[in-house]
Amino acid sequence: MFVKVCGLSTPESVRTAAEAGADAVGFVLTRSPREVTPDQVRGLLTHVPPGLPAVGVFRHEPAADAVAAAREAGLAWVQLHGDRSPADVRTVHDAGMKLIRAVTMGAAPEAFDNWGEELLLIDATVPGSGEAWDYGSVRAKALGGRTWLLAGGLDPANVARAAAEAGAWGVDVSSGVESARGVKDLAKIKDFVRAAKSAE
Ligand SMILES: O=C(O)c1ccccc1NCC(=O)[C@H](O)[C@H](O)COP(=O)(O)O
Repeated sequence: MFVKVCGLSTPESVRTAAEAGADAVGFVLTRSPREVTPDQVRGLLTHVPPGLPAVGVFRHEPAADAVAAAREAGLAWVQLHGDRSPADVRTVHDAGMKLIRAVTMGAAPEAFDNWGEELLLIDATVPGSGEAWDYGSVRAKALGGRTWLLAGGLDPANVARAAAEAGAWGVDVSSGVESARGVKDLAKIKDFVRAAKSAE
Protein backbone atom coordinates (compact mmCIF):
# COMPACT_ATOMS: atom_id res chain seq x y z
CA MET A 1 0.00 0.00 0.00
CA PHE A 2 1.47 3.35 -1.10
CA VAL A 3 1.11 5.93 1.68
CA LYS A 4 1.37 9.71 1.30
CA VAL A 5 1.35 11.97 4.34
CA CYS A 6 0.28 15.49 3.41
CA GLY A 7 0.24 18.96 4.93
CA LEU A 8 3.60 18.69 6.67
CA SER A 9 5.12 21.91 7.96
CA THR A 10 7.79 20.99 10.53
CA PRO A 11 11.09 19.08 10.33
CA GLU A 12 9.86 16.66 13.03
CA SER A 13 6.73 15.72 11.08
CA VAL A 14 8.73 15.24 7.87
CA ARG A 15 11.27 13.01 9.62
CA THR A 16 8.54 11.04 11.41
CA ALA A 17 6.63 10.37 8.18
CA ALA A 18 9.80 9.26 6.40
CA GLU A 19 11.00 7.07 9.27
CA ALA A 20 7.55 5.50 9.64
CA GLY A 21 7.74 4.33 6.03
CA ALA A 22 5.65 6.85 4.11
CA ASP A 23 6.12 6.60 0.34
CA ALA A 24 5.61 10.32 -0.30
CA VAL A 25 5.24 13.55 1.66
CA GLY A 26 3.18 16.59 0.76
CA PHE A 27 3.54 20.33 1.34
CA VAL A 28 0.53 22.61 0.87
CA LEU A 29 1.47 25.63 -1.24
CA THR A 30 -2.02 27.06 -1.44
CA ARG A 31 -4.36 28.81 0.99
CA SER A 32 -4.82 26.46 3.96
CA PRO A 33 -4.16 26.21 7.70
CA ARG A 34 -1.24 24.05 6.51
CA GLU A 35 0.13 26.51 3.99
CA VAL A 36 3.89 26.79 3.73
CA THR A 37 5.98 29.04 1.52
CA PRO A 38 8.38 27.82 -1.17
CA ASP A 39 11.19 29.03 1.06
CA GLN A 40 9.93 26.96 4.00
CA VAL A 41 9.62 23.92 1.74
CA ARG A 42 13.27 24.30 0.71
CA GLY A 43 14.21 24.05 4.38
CA LEU A 44 11.89 21.09 5.00
CA LEU A 45 13.34 19.24 2.02
CA THR A 46 16.65 18.92 3.86
CA HIS A 47 14.81 16.45 6.14
CA VAL A 48 13.40 14.36 3.28
CA PRO A 49 15.53 11.29 2.53
CA PRO A 50 16.92 11.13 -1.02
CA GLY A 51 14.50 9.42 -3.38
CA LEU A 52 11.36 10.02 -1.31
CA PRO A 53 8.87 11.90 -3.50
CA ALA A 54 8.01 15.34 -2.08
CA VAL A 55 4.86 16.90 -3.53
CA GLY A 56 3.69 20.50 -3.76
CA VAL A 57 -0.10 20.74 -3.32
CA PHE A 58 -2.19 23.34 -5.16
CA ARG A 59 -5.92 23.98 -5.55
CA HIS A 60 -7.20 26.62 -7.96
CA GLU A 61 -3.89 27.96 -9.25
CA PRO A 62 -3.21 27.67 -12.99
CA ALA A 63 -0.93 24.71 -13.66
CA ALA A 64 1.84 27.03 -14.92
CA ASP A 65 1.79 28.96 -11.64
CA ALA A 66 1.85 25.72 -9.64
CA VAL A 67 4.85 24.53 -11.63
CA ALA A 68 6.65 27.84 -11.04
CA ALA A 69 6.01 27.69 -7.28
CA ALA A 70 7.03 24.02 -7.11
CA ARG A 71 10.24 24.83 -8.95
CA GLU A 72 10.96 27.70 -6.56
CA ALA A 73 10.41 25.27 -3.66
CA GLY A 74 12.74 22.65 -5.17
CA LEU A 75 9.97 20.10 -5.74
CA ALA A 76 9.71 17.61 -8.60
CA TRP A 77 6.08 16.58 -7.94
CA VAL A 78 2.91 18.67 -8.18
CA GLN A 79 -0.58 17.79 -6.89
CA LEU A 80 -3.38 19.68 -8.61
CA HIS A 81 -6.89 19.94 -7.12
CA GLY A 82 -9.76 21.80 -8.75
CA ASP A 83 -11.13 21.68 -12.30
CA ARG A 84 -8.38 20.43 -14.59
CA SER A 85 -7.83 19.45 -18.21
CA PRO A 86 -5.38 17.26 -20.13
CA ALA A 87 -3.53 20.48 -21.00
CA ASP A 88 -2.66 20.85 -17.31
CA VAL A 89 -1.06 17.42 -17.36
CA ARG A 90 1.04 18.49 -20.35
CA THR A 91 2.07 21.71 -18.59
CA VAL A 92 3.40 19.74 -15.61
CA HIS A 93 5.14 17.12 -17.75
CA ASP A 94 6.65 19.72 -20.08
CA ALA A 95 8.24 21.24 -16.98
CA GLY A 96 9.85 17.85 -16.27
CA MET A 97 7.69 17.30 -13.18
CA LYS A 98 5.41 14.48 -12.07
CA LEU A 99 1.72 14.90 -11.32
CA ILE A 100 -0.87 13.77 -8.80
CA ARG A 101 -4.23 14.84 -10.25
CA ALA A 102 -6.99 15.13 -7.65
CA VAL A 103 -10.65 14.48 -8.45
CA THR A 104 -13.82 14.08 -6.41
CA MET A 105 -16.57 11.53 -6.93
CA GLY A 106 -18.75 14.36 -8.25
CA ALA A 107 -16.37 15.07 -11.15
CA ALA A 108 -17.38 14.51 -14.75
CA PRO A 109 -16.92 10.89 -15.94
CA GLU A 110 -14.02 11.85 -18.23
CA ALA A 111 -12.08 13.18 -15.24
CA PHE A 112 -11.56 9.53 -14.24
CA ASP A 113 -9.93 8.71 -17.58
CA ASN A 114 -6.20 8.24 -17.69
CA TRP A 115 -4.80 11.60 -18.77
CA GLY A 116 -1.22 10.43 -18.28
CA GLU A 117 -0.77 11.65 -14.73
CA GLU A 118 1.53 9.55 -12.53
CA LEU A 119 -1.14 9.18 -9.83
CA LEU A 120 -4.84 9.92 -9.60
CA LEU A 121 -6.12 11.04 -6.17
CA ILE A 122 -9.77 10.52 -5.31
CA ASP A 123 -10.61 12.91 -2.51
CA ALA A 124 -13.50 14.39 -0.52
CA THR A 125 -15.36 17.37 -1.97
CA VAL A 126 -13.28 19.81 0.08
CA PRO A 127 -9.61 18.78 0.10
CA GLY A 128 -7.92 18.69 3.47
CA SER A 129 -11.25 18.92 5.31
CA GLY A 130 -11.11 15.58 7.10
CA GLU A 131 -14.52 14.78 5.64
CA ALA A 132 -15.21 11.05 5.22
CA TRP A 133 -17.28 9.82 2.26
CA ASP A 134 -18.63 6.60 0.76
CA TYR A 135 -15.30 4.98 -0.09
CA GLY A 136 -16.95 1.88 -1.58
CA SER A 137 -18.54 4.04 -4.29
CA VAL A 138 -15.13 4.17 -6.05
CA ARG A 139 -15.65 0.60 -7.16
CA ALA A 140 -18.15 1.88 -9.75
CA LYS A 141 -15.24 3.60 -11.54
CA ALA A 142 -13.12 1.64 -14.00
CA LEU A 143 -9.75 2.06 -12.28
CA GLY A 144 -8.38 -1.45 -12.83
CA GLY A 145 -4.63 -1.37 -13.26
CA ARG A 146 -4.42 2.35 -12.43
CA THR A 147 -2.19 3.81 -9.73
CA TRP A 148 -4.50 5.88 -7.57
CA LEU A 149 -4.78 7.17 -4.01
CA LEU A 150 -7.79 7.32 -1.72
CA ALA A 151 -8.11 10.42 0.48
CA GLY A 152 -10.55 12.35 2.62
CA GLY A 153 -11.35 11.63 6.24
CA LEU A 154 -8.88 8.78 6.62
CA ASP A 155 -7.27 8.15 10.02
CA PRO A 156 -5.37 5.36 11.77
CA ALA A 157 -8.61 3.67 12.86
CA ASN A 158 -10.45 3.60 9.53
CA VAL A 159 -7.72 3.47 6.88
CA ALA A 160 -7.54 -0.33 6.55
CA ARG A 161 -11.31 -0.71 6.20
CA ALA A 162 -11.65 2.27 3.85
CA ALA A 163 -8.83 1.06 1.59
CA ALA A 164 -10.38 -2.41 1.43
CA GLU A 165 -13.86 -1.04 0.67
CA ALA A 166 -12.52 1.13 -2.15
CA GLY A 167 -9.95 -1.35 -3.45
CA ALA A 168 -7.38 1.42 -3.12
CA TRP A 169 -3.87 1.19 -4.57
CA GLY A 170 -2.66 3.77 -2.05
CA VAL A 171 -3.85 6.30 0.53
CA ASP A 172 -3.26 9.94 1.40
CA VAL A 173 -3.89 11.63 4.74
CA SER A 174 -3.66 15.00 6.42
CA SER A 175 -6.44 15.82 8.92
CA GLY A 176 -6.49 12.30 10.38
CA VAL A 177 -2.93 12.62 11.65
CA GLU A 178 -3.43 15.98 13.38
CA SER A 179 -4.14 16.93 17.01
CA ALA A 180 -5.68 20.24 15.87
CA ARG A 181 -6.26 21.73 12.43
CA GLY A 182 -2.86 22.19 10.82
CA VAL A 183 -0.93 20.64 13.73
CA LYS A 184 0.52 17.23 12.96
CA ASP A 185 0.54 14.58 15.71
CA LEU A 186 3.69 12.48 15.41
CA ALA A 187 2.18 9.41 17.09
CA LYS A 188 -0.80 9.52 14.73
CA ILE A 189 1.50 9.71 11.71
CA LYS A 190 3.27 6.54 12.88
CA ASP A 191 -0.04 4.81 13.66
CA PHE A 192 -1.48 5.76 10.28
CA VAL A 193 1.46 4.46 8.25
CA ARG A 194 1.51 1.24 10.29
CA ALA A 195 -2.24 0.71 9.87
CA ALA A 196 -2.16 1.45 6.13
CA LYS A 197 0.82 -0.81 5.50
CA SER A 198 -0.78 -3.62 7.50
CA ALA A 199 -3.86 -3.37 5.26
CA GLU A 200 -1.96 -4.77 2.28
O1 LIG B 1 -4.71 20.45 3.25
C1 LIG B 1 -5.31 21.41 2.77
O2 LIG B 1 -5.76 22.32 3.49
C2 LIG B 1 -5.51 21.52 1.29
C3 LIG B 1 -5.96 22.73 0.77
C4 LIG B 1 -6.18 22.85 -0.59
C5 LIG B 1 -5.92 21.77 -1.43
C6 LIG B 1 -5.47 20.57 -0.92
C7 LIG B 1 -5.27 20.44 0.44
N1 LIG B 1 -4.86 19.25 0.97
C8 LIG B 1 -4.80 18.04 0.24
C9 LIG B 1 -4.44 16.92 1.13
O3 LIG B 1 -3.90 17.10 2.18
C10 LIG B 1 -4.78 15.53 0.75
O4 LIG B 1 -4.67 15.36 -0.61
C11 LIG B 1 -6.16 15.15 1.21
O5 LIG B 1 -7.11 16.07 0.73
C12 LIG B 1 -6.20 14.99 2.69
O6 LIG B 1 -7.53 14.94 3.17
P1 LIG B 1 -7.81 14.83 4.73
O7 LIG B 1 -7.00 13.68 5.24
O8 LIG B 1 -9.27 14.61 4.82
O9 LIG B 1 -7.38 16.10 5.36
